[in-house]
Amino acid sequence: MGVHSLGYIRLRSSDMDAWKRFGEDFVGFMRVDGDDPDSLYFRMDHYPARVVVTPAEESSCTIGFEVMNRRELDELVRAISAEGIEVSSGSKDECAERRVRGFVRFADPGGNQVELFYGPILDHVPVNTPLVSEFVTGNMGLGHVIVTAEDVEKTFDFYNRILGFVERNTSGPVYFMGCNPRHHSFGITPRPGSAGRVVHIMVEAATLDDVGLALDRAYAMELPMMNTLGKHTNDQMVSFYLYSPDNYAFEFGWDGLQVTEEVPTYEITEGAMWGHRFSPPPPK
Ligand SMILES: Cc1ccc(O)c(O)c1CC[C@@H]1C(=O)CC[C@]2(C)C(=O)CC[C@@H]12
Ligand SMILES: [Fe+2]
Repeated sequence: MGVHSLGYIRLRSSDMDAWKRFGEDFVGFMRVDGDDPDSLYFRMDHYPARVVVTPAEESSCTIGFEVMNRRELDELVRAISAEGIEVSSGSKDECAERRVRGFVRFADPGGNQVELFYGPILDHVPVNTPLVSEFVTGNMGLGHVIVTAEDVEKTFDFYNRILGFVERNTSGPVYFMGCNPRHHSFGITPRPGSAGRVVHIMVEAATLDDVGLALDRAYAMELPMMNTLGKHTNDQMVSFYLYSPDNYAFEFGWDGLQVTEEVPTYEITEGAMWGHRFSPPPPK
């Protein structure tokens, strides 16, 4: 029992035009229609939209984890509720808008908004992503997210003991956690004194050329670079990071390690074997 994968992310942003350009013209998502005419719905594969962006004054993110089925969702709801966390079910209309059979929502111990869903209503129209040969998703979900928490240990314990995430590695206070062969689908980094927020989203493409072409698009579109091309020490991914339209990190990668046999957790002392040189955000 436990979370199967990172199924979707629901972003709220005050800059919809920037996200339309970023999602379609840089990342290469397939934009599709959705129930809310004001939101952006981005497909990556045979799943319904895995990234949905909705207009809002404040930027925020809700993380949607997929679970296997209704029974496992019910078991997780019991376990989460027993931790004293309030869990509520999505309405029929909300399920329809997400194109899932059912979901629940709660705030994790770090204050991050989380949804657990089951039964995605698949879209059999072949996904069309002409800028990217293929996104690596499948049974590994859309990619990974790193969130903040004031009490990282308490939040880690919740994801590990209750939601079933495996500790794959640490980097100082940062935990990198997995729930399927993707090395990490989730990470927690400390941020004292603030409610949880997403600091980093990663999507993975199928070829090195996809990364190179995305890099070319980033330069051609004059998108702000956060970390130059580099290779991670933990999941061996070759990737670069941009500042998203809401200024958190958006990582575009290739060749992430797939964990086929669990190994003991370990501490990394460098984030990159090479590259990933940081640049501060451009002046507003
Ligand atoms: C060190 C590392 C290994 C694998 C990854 O996929 C990966 O994104 C990273 C960098 C993670 C890094 C972090 O741990 C704290 C929050 C950071 C600095 C960001 O906001 C971007 C990269 C994030
Ligand atoms: Fe990452």
